[in-house]
Amino acid sequence: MKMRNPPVNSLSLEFLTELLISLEKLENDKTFRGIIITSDCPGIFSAGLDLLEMYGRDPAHCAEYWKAVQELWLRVYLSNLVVIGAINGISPAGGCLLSLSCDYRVLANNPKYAIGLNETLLGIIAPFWFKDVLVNTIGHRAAERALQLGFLFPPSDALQVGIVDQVVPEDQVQSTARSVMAQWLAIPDHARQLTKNLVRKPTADRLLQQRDADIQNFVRFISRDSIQKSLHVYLEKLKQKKG
Ligand SMILES: CC/C=C\CC(=O)SCCNC(=O)CCNC(=O)[C@H](O)C(C)(C)COP(=O)(O)OP(=O)(O)OC[C@H]1O[C@@H](n2cnc3c(N)ncnc32)[C@H](O)[C@@H]1OP(=O)(O)O
Repeated sequence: MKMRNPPVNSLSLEFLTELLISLEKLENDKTFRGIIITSDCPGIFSAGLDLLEMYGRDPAHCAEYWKAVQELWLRVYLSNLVVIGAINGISPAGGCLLSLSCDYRVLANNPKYAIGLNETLLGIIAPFWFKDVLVNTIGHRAAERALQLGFLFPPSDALQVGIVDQVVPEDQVQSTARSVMAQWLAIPDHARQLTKNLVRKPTADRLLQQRDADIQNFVRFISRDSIQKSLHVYLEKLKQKKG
């Protein structure tokens, strides 16, 4: 599955909806056993959640948006398919969450392709389920530092901390992802799927048990004047960077 939402594969509501529909089709088609998620935008896996879906929007829109974000995470995280991330670009925040929700992550070895939950750098907070997935992946202490400092790990550091499973030369990302897929597909589906569920269900359940409250929290948080100001400043910084 090649994500294509130029220029930066931001996860807009429309794009999230497209991804959800595509994933559901693959999930329900019994001829598919696995997917490799990668990007069609050069140098960018995904710029994460679309800031314009959260900035200057009314509460109803923010609620609809957050519901779609939850939906995508649950769909990928609990997928019965083998999901491999072939990460061929930078993946901050929501892009990192998408990567972390895969069963295995292969990152292209390019110092620009940093990965991490950088929410604090935007003046916002990663929700508890983003945090849970990071803690599950790199451990409590490393997650504590990474989250507070908004670390975006370049490939060598990403491998060392365990936020990705493998770093390979850029031209080998897709072939490596395919080899890894073959290895995972050698396991009987039912055994692998039940095991995946066993490991991941408690984390997913924490959100499933309070989805509406999580949406309300998000809407309350994102609607605050101070948070809207932080988003404004960050968006301006992105614009200024262009000169
Ligand atoms: C509560 C939890 C909430 C949030 C979790 C999140 O996911 S928040 C989003 C976090 N994402 C980021 O911090 C990434 C921000 N973007 C960048 O750092 C750079 O854009 C990136 C991805 C490194 C690409 O750099 P490049 O120089 O190639 O492109 P440029 O910065 O000029 O961006 C092109 C246009 O895209 C807009 N844009 C970038 N990221 C986002 C985004 N996440 N949402 C919406 N729009 C985004 C950027 O403003 C540019 O717009 P333009 O109108 O052309 O000026």
